Amino acid sequence: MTPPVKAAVFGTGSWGTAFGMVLADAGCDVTLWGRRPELAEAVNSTRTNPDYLPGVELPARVRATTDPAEAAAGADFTVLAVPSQTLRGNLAAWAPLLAPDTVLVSLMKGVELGSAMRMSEVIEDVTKVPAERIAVVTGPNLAREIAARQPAAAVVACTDESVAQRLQAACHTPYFRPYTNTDVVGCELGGAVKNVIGLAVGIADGMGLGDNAKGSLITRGLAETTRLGHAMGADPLTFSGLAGLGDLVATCSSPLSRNHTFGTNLGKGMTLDETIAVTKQTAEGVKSCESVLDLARRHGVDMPITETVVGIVHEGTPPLVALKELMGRSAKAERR
Ligand SMILES: NC(=O)C1=CN([C@@H]2O[C@H](COP(=O)(O)OP(=O)(O)OC[C@H]3O[C@@H](n4cnc5c(N)ncnc54)[C@H](O)[C@@H]3O)[C@@H](O)[C@H]2O)C=CC1
Ligand SMILES: O=C(CO)COP(=O)(O)O
Repeated sequence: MTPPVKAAVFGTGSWGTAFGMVLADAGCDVTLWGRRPELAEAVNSTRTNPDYLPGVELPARVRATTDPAEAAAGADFTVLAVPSQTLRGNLAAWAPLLAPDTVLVSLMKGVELGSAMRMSEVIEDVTKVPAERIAVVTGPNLAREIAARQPAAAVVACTDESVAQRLQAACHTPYFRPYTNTDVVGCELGGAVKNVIGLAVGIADGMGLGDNAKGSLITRGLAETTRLGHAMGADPLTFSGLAGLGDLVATCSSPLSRNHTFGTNLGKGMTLDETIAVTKQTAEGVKSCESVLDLARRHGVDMPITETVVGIVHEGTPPLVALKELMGRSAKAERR
């Protein structure tokens, strides 16, 4: 009998824990790594993660540790689920502990500030593991819904399709349906930019704008994401798939989305500091809007919605002023 696939999940927040459940339900033995001993202890003794997924019973195959070496040992898949801006520092400490042929899997939807690197690029840069052993899981996967075992589809992307297929098998359950894709650039960009568009839609909702505004922001947001992706060598069709449109629709419609909620609070008139104070979890778009705009400028791509979000979040532009500027841009043909 072949032994169960072993997975380490670094990050015991909402998505790390929920994806750990998916892996366990698919038959993997899962070790979660977390910083805080009391949380690891709670996972092991109560089979719950009271801080991030209260009330959800974790499968018996999920356990937790604060020892990164223990988590990493012998892992077929090493899953990374910490906030994007903390990845480089954390991974530098974990890199020497990684199992020799492990596949590194990013669950993160951000772009690094300063370097403008996607998370798979940061992983390659820090660990020197080749791109063919680095995969990404993305798509419309709100952690709370997955933890309730509500149905969702997802994308597992890797430049080596056979690696994507192995990961697909390791996380396929009756409620979680992963599709493979080899367009890692497109899949990662879709996940990171949808957070920025989610902020924009949240701001619009908070301002009391209607569903026409929402539909317009989602569609034009997807257009600017696709423009950036095309300039960076992604397949434009990726953006009409789960990593693009799928995730955008889920994020922009759901009160469970932290980015959407963050934007809504800003749109209602809360200051950035007030909004940060009431946000308990990672809203990647808040920082990544700046690195996405950085990427856009490096590639000479116009991203007006992203620019508007940066203006509101980081430059103190009042939402009403930003709206007027966005609507007042010069007239264009839709596809240019
Ligand atoms: N929650 C969701 O529905 C989904 C989240 N994601 C992505 O997954 C990534 C992780 O997000 P969540 O788990 O939702 O965030 P979270 O805020 O629920 O949890 C973050 C985890 O990282 C830990 N952490 C925070 N700062 C750290 C540091 N400096 N070093 C080490 N650990 C640190 C926290 O203690 C916590 O365990 C993000 O990139 C997010 O965009 C992707 C899909 C769905
Ligand atoms: O990525 C997500 C859903 O796919 C989660 O979105 P938030 O990070 O905005 O909560």
